[in-house]
Amino acid sequence: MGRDAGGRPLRRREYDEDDVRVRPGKGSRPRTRRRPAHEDAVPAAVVAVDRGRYTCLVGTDLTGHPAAEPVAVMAMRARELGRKGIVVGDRVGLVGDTSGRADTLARIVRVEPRTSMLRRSADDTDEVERPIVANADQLVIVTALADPPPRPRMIDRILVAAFDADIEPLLCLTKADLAPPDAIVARYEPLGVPYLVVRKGGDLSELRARLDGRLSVLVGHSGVGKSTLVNALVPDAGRAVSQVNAVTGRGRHTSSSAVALELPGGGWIIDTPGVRSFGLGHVVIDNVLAAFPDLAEGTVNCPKGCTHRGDDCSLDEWVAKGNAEPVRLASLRRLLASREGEPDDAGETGELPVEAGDPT
Ligand SMILES: Nc1nc2c(ncn2[C@@H]2O[C@H](COP(=O)(O)OP(=O)(O)OP(=O)(O)O)[C@@H](O)[C@H]2O)c(=O)[nH]1
Ligand SMILES: [Zn+2]
Repeated sequence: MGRDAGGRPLRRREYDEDDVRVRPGKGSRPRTRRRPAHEDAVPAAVVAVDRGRYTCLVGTDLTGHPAAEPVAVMAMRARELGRKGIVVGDRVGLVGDTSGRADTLARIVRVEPRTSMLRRSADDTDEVERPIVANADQLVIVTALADPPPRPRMIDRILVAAFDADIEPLLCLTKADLAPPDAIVARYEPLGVPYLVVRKGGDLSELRARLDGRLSVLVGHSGVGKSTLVNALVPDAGRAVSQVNAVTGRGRHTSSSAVALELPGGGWIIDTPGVRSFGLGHVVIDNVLAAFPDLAEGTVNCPKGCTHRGDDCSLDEWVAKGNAEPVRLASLRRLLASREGEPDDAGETGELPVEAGDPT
């Protein structure tokens, strides 16, 4: 568990372990003479990715408010980048034609060090991580209060991904006109997860304040009202996305790619239409546990190497004594079981038994 393709254990803040691998070479020439760095490379930020083509904005690093309208430039990766992945949010260096004129193509020759990397795996048993978004400093978990009902186990999962990526979570509860937020707030407020409640056509000033000046990535299941939110936050979101499409020249925007959009008041959001699941096979168990702070503390008396699933796990007693809610332990154990390859097919009712802590 929790090792990368090279067999090294994964750790937080190891954002660049997929860095350019230096080819062994034939030994004919000493590696003292380095390829000159592209000192003339133009700084840009990746705002969309579509089948090997990167839409980059010159004139912004996706923080703050750009002085002038950024220029969208289509780029491909330079061969010298090797296998290094480039994702939305990456800050890059461009060479070649960076005019942004139609039918021009620049080259990405450099990817700047990342401050964070949100990742997931295809499923929980897959340890190969897939980078989703770079450099985000906030992960907005968009959850409807009803229609569809909240899925706390999914929220727990995304909280693990946020912790592992070192990105601050924000629970954004939508459709407040349909159901009260009390149950879900009661579950996450004690954990210190920041949250806010919104509704269609309602006041978004609190959310705007939270997004101001930051690079936030929005995740959420289909139907939770994420598009409604994005359109309210970025009034010309549709136009911005179609501009990206115009640059790619590929007609349509693939729904699987994330897109970075600037907020009128400052700050950027990255919408992730394709992120429907959050495999956590790449996350080391300590980071899974750390995202369950109410339970992590209760593992100190566990036997060495405890899987936290067996009879000898001290978490049962921890919960029985009223230190944490049974639903939380159930959620953790389902997640751990899924990582061991057990099917997670029991579904999720969406019910939130707030007073579930009836310890026996
Ligand atoms: N009652 C109510 N309905 C809402 C609210 N926000 C969004 N909706 C509705 O919920 C439905 C889904 O909203 P979308 O914004 O398309 O949801 P989404 O999360 O983007 O879903 P996908 O487009 O499938 O990814 C639409 O019919 C919206 O009109 C809200 O606050 N209250
Ligand atoms: Zn244990």
